[in-house]
Amino acid sequence: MAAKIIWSEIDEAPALATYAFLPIVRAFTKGCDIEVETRDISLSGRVLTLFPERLTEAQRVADHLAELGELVKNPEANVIKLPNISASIPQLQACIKELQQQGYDIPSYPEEAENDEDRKLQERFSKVLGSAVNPVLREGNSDRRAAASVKKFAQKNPHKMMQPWPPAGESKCRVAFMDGGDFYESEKSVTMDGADTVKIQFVDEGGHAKVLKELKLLAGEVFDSSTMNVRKLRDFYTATAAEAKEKGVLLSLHLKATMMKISDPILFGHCVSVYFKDALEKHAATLKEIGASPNYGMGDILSKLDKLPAEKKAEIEADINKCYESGPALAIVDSRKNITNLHVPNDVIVDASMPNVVRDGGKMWNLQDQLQDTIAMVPDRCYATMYAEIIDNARANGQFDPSTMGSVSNVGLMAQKAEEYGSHDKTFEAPSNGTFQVVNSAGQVLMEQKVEKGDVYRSCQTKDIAIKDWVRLAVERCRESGEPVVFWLDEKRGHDAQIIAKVNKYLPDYDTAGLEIKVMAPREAMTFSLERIRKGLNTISATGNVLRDYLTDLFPILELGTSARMLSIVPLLAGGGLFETGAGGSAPKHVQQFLKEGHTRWDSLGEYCALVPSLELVAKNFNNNKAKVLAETLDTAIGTYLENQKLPSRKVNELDNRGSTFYLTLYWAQALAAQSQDQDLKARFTPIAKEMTDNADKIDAELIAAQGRPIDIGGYFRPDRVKTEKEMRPSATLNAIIDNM
Ligand SMILES: NC(=O)C1=CN([C@@H]2O[C@H](COP(=O)(O)OP(=O)(O)OC[C@H]3O[C@@H](n4cnc5c(N)ncnc54)[C@H](OP(=O)(O)O)[C@@H]3O)[C@@H](O)[C@H]2O)C=CC1
Ligand SMILES: O=C(O)CCC(=O)C(=O)O
Ligand SMILES: [Mg+2]
Repeated sequence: MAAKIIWSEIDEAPALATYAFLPIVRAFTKGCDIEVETRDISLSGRVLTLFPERLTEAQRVADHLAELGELVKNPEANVIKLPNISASIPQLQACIKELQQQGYDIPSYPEEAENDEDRKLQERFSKVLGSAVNPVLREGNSDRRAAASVKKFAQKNPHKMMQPWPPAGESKCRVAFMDGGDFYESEKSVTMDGADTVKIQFVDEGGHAKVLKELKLLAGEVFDSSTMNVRKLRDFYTATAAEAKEKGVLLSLHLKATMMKISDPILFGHCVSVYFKDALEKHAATLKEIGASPNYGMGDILSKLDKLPAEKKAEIEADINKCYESGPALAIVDSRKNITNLHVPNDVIVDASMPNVVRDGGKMWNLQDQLQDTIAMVPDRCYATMYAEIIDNARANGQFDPSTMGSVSNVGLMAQKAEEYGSHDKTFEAPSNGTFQVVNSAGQVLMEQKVEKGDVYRSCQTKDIAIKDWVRLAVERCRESGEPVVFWLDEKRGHDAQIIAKVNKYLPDYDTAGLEIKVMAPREAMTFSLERIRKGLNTISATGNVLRDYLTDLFPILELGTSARMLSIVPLLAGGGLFETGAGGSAPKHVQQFLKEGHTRWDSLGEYCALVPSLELVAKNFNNNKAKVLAETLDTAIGTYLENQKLPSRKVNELDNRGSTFYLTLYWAQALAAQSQDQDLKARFTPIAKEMTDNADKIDAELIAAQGRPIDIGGYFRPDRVKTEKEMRPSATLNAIIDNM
């Protein structure tokens, strides 16, 4: 039986890169009993699956995400998962607009639900909002690290993006966080003795209870409840803004509005409404009329002003501008377009933005296009303190050195929508003052949270089987690497205290003799890891789902220049494998550059690296020796690719993604020709390697010649396949070799 590898079709830069690399993967695996199939999980594809009844037969798209969601629960799953857009509302609207222009009869997103029909539509769209793909596919925990060859390469060829930190103690950068009223302080957590159905209800001050959610919990499952007091949150924003103004530094806000799609847009909106308080309060009635909400960012408010008569618009704009003058300078995303940190909720995503603050010497960009010290607001203490620690460490000891620094790899607890990243359907904004309660089937109140109107309530679930597997994986990595493993858990946090008990319960199930295994609160774990990093020593972090996300961008960006170079393996609980490519996102800026000047700076190393364990899984599960040889030679090719420095350049008319992929292909063919484990493959690839080697200069030149002009691919969210393929495969010489294989 042929093995099947599923390659996910996604968005933006990695989607472009797929056009160049996938035909090569298909050609190389031909005749090896491996089928490579694609499934469309792009944002546009997911939007189209929502409205089959409004589309023609030819326009309809099958629900590939649902299909893959089932597949990952089966042992034969072998999925290569590239990063996709986790859409904010402005991104979703832009995607819908494009689809409408392309002739798809998709309804617009109703921002304000005025009737039941709107509410139904909103609910339908909510399936594709925010991080809607990863939680469905991640039926396993995560093992993210740099492959040994990649780390070695990074130390030998340190990336040049690190900016020095000012002399010890001189930087005014700091991480600001709340000192009370946050999720950290309020969190309560229970472990279920047995399976039960619980409900989350809200009881108002008059004693009226309303059930918001009913859930079936499993025995051993950890269930949490916590709240964010928005009055204290707003006080925190106000005080921190005043501090930034007084110190003359930038103010920045770091949240994860994509993955925390319900809570973080609200937290973001409060910041917008605090910063622009004078203008937004003065014009509250008008803004409400035109449907402008701070939760979508200042960009949305400004664009909605177009609905107003010119005079009114100008008046509100002038009042908004006064807020910039009286407030602290904001961190800027794009100075040419005056796009600040508060423009759209998904522009500054904490996992990618905070590492850049460390990398850039405690600074972010200001309106004058210069780097300037920033006060970085990460409101909730569950995760802020570890960022505070790395900032404090760099302020005191200077920048990290990628040529000598040790690594921090990660074993992340993420299976089955673990923790906060699965909490969207259990997150609520308090309708009035009152109490949220978690009540079991016997009517007993397990946990309760007193709240004020507008506070954000959140419950999280973590399944026992996921925790047990995570402990196993951490022990396994510890043994295989010989490096110490630190469980980043804080006994003072409700949830973490339950997890610590589980770690202590499950560790004795495994052979831990001679292994260094520690449990430390995030701040202390950071101190411990940084001390080792500066000595060139490696450490494994075993963390929950959020820290997994944060740390697997933070350390790779410092160590390797980008988290795209990470190996990201998800051994699925059912036995299959999900191989994520890199740990970063889909880099929208890269598409813009491609459209403007025909250069794609996306680095596909993550894709190359992910294909190795995917082929290894085929080899193991199907006893397929050819797959084993393909994996080994690809691994060798990646080594050569790094040694010869064939990574894409950031500048036009230099090697880009397409050229990089060509060189990887060349080295892979050469390695297949050079091996003698499989004579068929040797015979097949010897002439191919020769042809590619002989024509390498010509191919390289053809790929460079394709750059340096604007590109039209007929769409951003759903580009035209024929046009994109033509642009991403511009070398006739290379295409002839690949297509004849
Ligand atoms: N697994 C997933 O599905 C993930 C999806 N996302 C989604 O991706 C989008 C963008 O998120 P954002 O937080 O900006 O993160 P990105 O990781 O896309 O971007 C941060 C920066 O990292 C650099 N970078 C990332 N990947 C690569 C690569 N392969 N090659 C070269 N450089 C790279 C780029 O730097 P430079 O511009 O300097 O070249 C980029 O601007 C969002 O829609 C987000 O939801 C985000 C994280 C993971
Ligand atoms: O699903 C997402 O939106 C992002 C995922 C992510 O950032 C990660 O897993 O590192
Ligand atoms: Mg991430």
